[in-house]
Amino acid sequence: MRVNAVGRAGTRALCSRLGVSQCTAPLRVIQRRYASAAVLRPATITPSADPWSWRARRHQSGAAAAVLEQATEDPQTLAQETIIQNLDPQEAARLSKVRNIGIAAHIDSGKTTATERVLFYTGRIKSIHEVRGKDAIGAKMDSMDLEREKGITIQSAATFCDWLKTEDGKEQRYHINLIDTPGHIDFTIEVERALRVLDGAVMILCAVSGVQSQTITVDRQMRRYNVPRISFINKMDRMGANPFKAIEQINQKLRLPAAAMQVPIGTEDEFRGVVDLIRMKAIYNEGQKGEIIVEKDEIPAEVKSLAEERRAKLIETLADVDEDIAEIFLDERTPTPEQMKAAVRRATISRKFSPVFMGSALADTSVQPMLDAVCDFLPNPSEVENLALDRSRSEVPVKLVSYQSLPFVGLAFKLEESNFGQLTYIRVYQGSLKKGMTVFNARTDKKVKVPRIVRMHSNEMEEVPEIGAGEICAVFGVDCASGDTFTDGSLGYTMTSMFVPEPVISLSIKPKQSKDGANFSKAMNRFQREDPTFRVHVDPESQETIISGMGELHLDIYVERMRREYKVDCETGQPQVAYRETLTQKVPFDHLLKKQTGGAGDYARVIGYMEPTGALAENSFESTVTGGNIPEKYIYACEKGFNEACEKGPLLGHKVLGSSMVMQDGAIHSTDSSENAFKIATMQAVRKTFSAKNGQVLEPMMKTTVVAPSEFQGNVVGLLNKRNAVINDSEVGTEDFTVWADTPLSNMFGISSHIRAATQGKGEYTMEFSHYSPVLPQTQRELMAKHEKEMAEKHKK
Ligand SMILES: Nc1nc2c(ncn2[C@@H]2O[C@H](COP(=O)(O)OP(=O)(O)OP(=O)(O)O)[C@@H](O)[C@H]2O)c(=O)[nH]1
Repeated sequence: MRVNAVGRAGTRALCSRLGVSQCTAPLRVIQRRYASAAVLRPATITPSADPWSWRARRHQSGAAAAVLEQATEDPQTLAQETIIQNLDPQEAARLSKVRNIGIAAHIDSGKTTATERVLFYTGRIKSIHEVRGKDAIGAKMDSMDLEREKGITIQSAATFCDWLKTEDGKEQRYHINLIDTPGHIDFTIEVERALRVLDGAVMILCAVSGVQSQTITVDRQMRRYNVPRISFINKMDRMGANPFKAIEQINQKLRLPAAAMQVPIGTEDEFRGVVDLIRMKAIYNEGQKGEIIVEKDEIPAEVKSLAEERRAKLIETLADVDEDIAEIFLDERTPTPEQMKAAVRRATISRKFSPVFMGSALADTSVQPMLDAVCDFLPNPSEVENLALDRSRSEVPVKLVSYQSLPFVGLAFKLEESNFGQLTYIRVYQGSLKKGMTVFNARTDKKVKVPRIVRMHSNEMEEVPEIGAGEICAVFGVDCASGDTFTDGSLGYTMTSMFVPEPVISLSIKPKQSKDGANFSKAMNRFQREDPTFRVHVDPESQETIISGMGELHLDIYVERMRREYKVDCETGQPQVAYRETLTQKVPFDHLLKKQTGGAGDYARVIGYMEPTGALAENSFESTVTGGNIPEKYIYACEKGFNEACEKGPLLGHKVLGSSMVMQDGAIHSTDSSENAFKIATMQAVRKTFSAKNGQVLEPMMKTTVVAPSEFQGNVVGLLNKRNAVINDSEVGTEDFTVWADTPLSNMFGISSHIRAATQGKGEYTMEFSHYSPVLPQTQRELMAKHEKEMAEKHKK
């Protein structure tokens, strides 16, 4: 029996077969209780597809599961486990009140606006300033001028605050480290690195738009780093707000069990509070900025039945994901508020469920209950499993424990250049970091003294002498790269870094005035160090500086920052697509390099074959040469030649993907053979093998989503068709329509202004790398002819 195919009717049938008296229980609950494994397997939740699947898989899943299993059996981990179980009560109490959280969502859902309220209600800022507000000051977390002008977040910003929460009549102080992340896909690395080090997240959704394209990306990122989340449906004051549709979409589109923890009191501009479904109390905001929370036992008559219905739905959803509630449910009892709260916490931390809260950040309504939920339902640092690899014991995985007296282990997850030098953001996983302490970089094995430790509050900082286990801080004067692990030197631990997507777009750039050369290089170095998705290289043939990144906006922002922050005006070339090259079939080669120019000559013969690896992944080189026909040192030279040739492919000079070379035989000359000769011979063999017949140019396909008012549907679809888009799906809502398409990146340059023009500025689009796809034969011929012409011109010069 397929669980997913069976609905309520199936539940009823199953109940009668099992002899369960009343069929109110969800199917999975009954199955879990009565199942014989073969027939009644609970439904599994499949994560959404990942566009960088091969990379992500290597980074995660199977490997992670194996690592976890190994770690569980490791003696050192077992010792650490004992520490967790016998955690010093004081230390346990400290940790139980720490939350490291991120706010992530689709563009413009209100992350920064909500964070501004969080900072205000926790007393971190004295007044509220809006994103694109009339006072022209801008929100605290958007500290960069460009962010304030454009009204978008470009860099994630960290802050911290203390939230006083009333528990059993007593005030409890929670310390929250919070990172506000950008919504635009071009700055996705900021979300990636924040989620790598955070223990929990608030996923914000717009009450009108629900799950949007970037929500799906953020969902994938949260799954990649196993981050538990609560959901917050913002913009409840907007016309057409429908939180229950958004909840349905979390369940359906993200395949994440979710249920409302609140129902709204009043709709759209009448929205004035929420009913807490666990305690069945009405919560209102009063005061000029909603700073006073008023709780009432009386639930307004017009929402009473909705509240009861949604409470029942919450219990039913919890019964699906939590054993204790399932038992209570089957016994036809009603769980107590305490039992419900405990179940929501368990299910959220184990990532089986996301509790959904709602409010309006802009209208200062119902943000505080979301803060309470962060403390109630997201894990503290000791409840999150973090692993390191012990290099001193063949990379055995060990669990890290957020325990102050253990040796220090931290991960540098973000670098930023400041007026006082390089600022490195560190998540302390174990032990503590003290000012003046010497730490070891696991990658470089160098030790470095930590002269200053600060806690960041957007662009301001507060100096501290020490930072405890499980917290986030920034340090000055520590030279390192993003993703480096630091220890106190007594442990050989290293941690896995975050996932860095490959850039898809590049353009040539140079300063307009040659006197700006020094500042130009300085800026390039800085941006590259700070942002692993921004790459810079000099083309060896044209000597042009080429910058690559995640999209047009990404590169535009850096060109603009160069002008503002370094006073360098730049000239840029046309954006270029980062094509890839691959082989279509197995091709044998037998190539001889023989040059006699007087004196020592060059001689190398290489024999073997090249073939596609089957996946558009990394290239591979293998040697099966026997009998010393090519000596070992020349084989290394061949491998080097192969790798170099793959860096600059034979067809267009773009990287080669998914190709393997097997060297089977060869020949040497007693005096004329050299490492260089074998390297060059191999490079020539690659070039020969990649003839137009055997080589295939690949182009990046972009997953594109356009949302616009329904009256512009024809315009948008026409525009996409003109750009050779493959339309995968579309949905017409009450006011807006959404279209999902795969589009070749080469046809999408300048699309933002065209979409604006086609929708009177009301349409919005997102574009994200999806996969590589072969270009049409005619396009390949044109691209190769253009490349040949450019090469010929360069050589003439
Ligand atoms: N009506 C309404 N508008 C809101 C609400 N919250 C935010 N906004 C508006 O939505 C726009 C985007 O808000 P931001 O806070 O910048 O959104 P964001 O998610 O941080 O944006 P990015 O980081 O650039 O993706 C601004 O114009 C806000 O004033 C809300 O609760 N109701």
